[in-house]
Amino acid sequence: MKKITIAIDGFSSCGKSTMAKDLAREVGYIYIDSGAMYRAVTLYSIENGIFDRDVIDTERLKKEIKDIHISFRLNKETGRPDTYLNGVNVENKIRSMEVSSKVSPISTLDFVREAMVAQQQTMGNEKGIVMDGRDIGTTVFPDAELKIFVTATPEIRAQRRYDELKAKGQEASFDEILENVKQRDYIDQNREVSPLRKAEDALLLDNTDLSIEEQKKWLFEQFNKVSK
Ligand SMILES: Nc1ncnc2c1ncn2[C@@H]1O[C@H](COP(=O)(O)OP(=O)(O)O)[C@@H](O)[C@H]1O
Ligand SMILES: Nc1ccn([C@@H]2O[C@H](COP(=O)(O)OP(=O)(O)O)[C@@H](O)[C@H]2O)c(=O)n1
Repeated sequence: MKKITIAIDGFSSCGKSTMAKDLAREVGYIYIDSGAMYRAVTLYSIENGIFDRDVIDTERLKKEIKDIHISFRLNKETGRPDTYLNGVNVENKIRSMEVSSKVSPISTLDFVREAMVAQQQTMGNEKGIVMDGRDIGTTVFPDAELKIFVTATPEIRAQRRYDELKAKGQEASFDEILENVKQRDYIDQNREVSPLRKAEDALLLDNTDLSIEEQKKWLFEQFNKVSK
């Protein structure tokens, strides 16, 4: 079977990484969570005083972006990749509400996107990769053989994220999560560089009424059609 490139884009918290990880594991592909990379840049900015409340010191971040090294290593316990920022495991920290509230403004910056896209393209240069994000089918891998664009209602997405945080024992407010989901969708769709949009040749999946199992089955069917 030939190796292909799979791009999964869409709105926040709709299940992109869940289905991307499952597919990658079953077919033996690399999985890359591109959102985790933007989250890691955001965490670096918070921890290194690049934010003054909500204002970003873009000149400093521009100088320091070359010192921000992001990598993924398999966590043997979960069987999934954890995100590392300059050698430190930040998988839990990057999922906090503080990072969620600051990541979309960081992701509008052209020099941040350039640096991330270059790394993502290097990761995918041998194909056999599933990457999820916002601009994978449009900018990172415009020639991907399989492109999926996922959506679901904001309320369902907020509920899924709320349940996830609660299950991890983290404090969470449904209203705050819903507001964050809507705000990020707005910023992601309206930024100048690589805004979130469906690539013309992407398949649309609205998973509002689909279970994890059902969407997994659907994705496998699409994979099998294309990778033959
Ligand atoms: N179809 C689904 N039905 C219910 N919950 C789902 C579904 N798909 C994903 N989830 C759950 O929703 C949460 C967000 O999914 P995730 O894959 O992290 O979304 P994304 O990568 O799009 O932000 C996770 O807790 C996941 O287990
Ligand atoms: N390819 C990507 C991936 C994420 N992002 C940004 O990073 C944020 C976090 O992405 P994510 O995939 O972790 O978001 P969730 O939907 O998982 O909450 C998004 O809201 C975007 O602002 C991006 O701009 N481009």
